[in-house]
Amino acid sequence: MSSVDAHPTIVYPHYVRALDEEKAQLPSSFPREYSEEFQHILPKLLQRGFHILTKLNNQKGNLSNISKNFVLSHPHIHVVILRRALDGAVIYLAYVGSHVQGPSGFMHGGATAALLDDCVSSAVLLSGPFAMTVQMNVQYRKPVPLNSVVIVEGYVEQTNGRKTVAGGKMYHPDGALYAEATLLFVRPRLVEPKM
Ligand SMILES: CCCCCCCC/C=C\CCCCCCCC(=O)SCCNC(=O)CCNC(=O)[C@H](O)C(C)(C)COP(=O)(O)OP(=O)(O)OC[C@H]1O[C@@H](n2cnc3c(N)ncnc32)[C@H](O)[C@@H]1OP(=O)(O)O
Repeated sequence: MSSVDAHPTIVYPHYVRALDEEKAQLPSSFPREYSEEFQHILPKLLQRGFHILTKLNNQKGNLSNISKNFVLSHPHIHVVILRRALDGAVIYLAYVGSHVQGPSGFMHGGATAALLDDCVSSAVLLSGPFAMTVQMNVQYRKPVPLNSVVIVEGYVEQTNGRKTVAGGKMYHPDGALYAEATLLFVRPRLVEPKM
């Protein structure tokens, strides 16, 4: 039984199936130099208790809904998703390419927010019932260089009825903080996910 199966309330059965079907691999589309960087970072994340869920680029079959995800299907953002069963924290180990630009040479703040939202949403969705972001506050601490690897971490802070407060951080692999966010999720009265 996978850690996700332990949460029967999850309303994304195709994600759960996907977790069983997909094996931990780096997407073949990763630029070679970043694949090497990822291979260097991954063992440290595994040591912290995270395990790789899946590659999400080039999905097929019942992953097709996930493949429409704006962040995870972006041609210039490559993501490997990891999760820690102990507390449900999720990491997106991501390579940010050249076409995600805001200020010259740096990542667009909206893209930073989208990556944070997506990662934190994954932590929320994989740990409980369907919920949607209704509020997000992002603190931008340092500009994120294009063509670089970032680590995004998402975690649930507390759930109270239909509301969940969650947080996220984006940082350089050396630990320098790029951005952090606090989010509020609400489980809709009627749950009809079509993702
Ligand atoms: C292959 C392996 C797989 C690996 C695993 C990967 C898994 C994951 C993969 C990929 C995941 C990535 C997924 C990406 C997702 C990204 C996240 C988004 O972008 S979400 C889109 C943007 N958000 C919206 O569009 C919401 C729009 N809002 C709404 O539709 C409604 O507000 C809704 C349905 C959420 C709630 O409406 P109501 O009618 O059900 O609920 P009411 O009664 O209004 O509110 C309930 C409580 O929440 C508070 N509330 C509602 N909105 C609030 C707000 N904005 N601020 C503060 N409080 C709010 C209310 O005051 C109320 O509180 P009181 O119960 O009275 O205490």
